[in-house]
Amino acid sequence: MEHDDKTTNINEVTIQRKREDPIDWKEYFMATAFLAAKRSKDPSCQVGACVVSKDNKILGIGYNGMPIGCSDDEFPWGKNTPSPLNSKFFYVCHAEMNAILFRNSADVKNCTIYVSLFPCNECAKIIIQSGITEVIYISDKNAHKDSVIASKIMLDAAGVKHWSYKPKNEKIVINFTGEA
Ligand SMILES: Nc1ccn([C@H]2C[C@H](O)[C@@H](COP(=O)(O)O)O2)c(=O)n1
Ligand SMILES: [Zn+2]
Repeated sequence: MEHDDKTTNINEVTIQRKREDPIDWKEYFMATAFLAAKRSKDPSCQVGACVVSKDNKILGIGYNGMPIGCSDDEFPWGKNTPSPLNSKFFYVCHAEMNAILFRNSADVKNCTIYVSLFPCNECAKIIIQSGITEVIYISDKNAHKDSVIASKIMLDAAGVKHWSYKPKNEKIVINFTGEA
């Protein structure tokens, strides 16, 4: 009986084997965080986060945006304005906060959070208090900022692991026609 690299022979029956090149779990969860970031209305920085359990279930997804009831069209998206009341910073909810608050499970203890950008100090507190024990991130572009230095001090003190994910693929293309 002939067989090729896609089929195999068991008990004289030819069966098709599985695909060998699907994206792996980490790529999948990080890509989910990046996809969520695409929902952000922030003109200068879009961040996404995805909370995942030890058994690879997605428990929460979030992106940075205005709080419920605070209109995206009325609240400010600028920065460096004369009054901080006219900048986004007092108002915007960070991706990590939204992913944790809007989780679909009571408990996120011992979970991992995938984030496109390293969490700030405020999000580090929420991560720690929620029981998440691992942060996997792509960008650490704000590493020089006190908010990120404080974040790392707290995550380290609380024993929350954090490490930078180096994607295998620079891009994952989604084709809505369903063709590979
Ligand atoms: N880990 C992070 C870091 C930042 N954000 C949000 C908060 C703002 O909407 C934006 C940062 O704005 P920038 O100072 O770069 O103009 O990103 C977040 O959700 N999670
Ligand atoms: Zn934050």
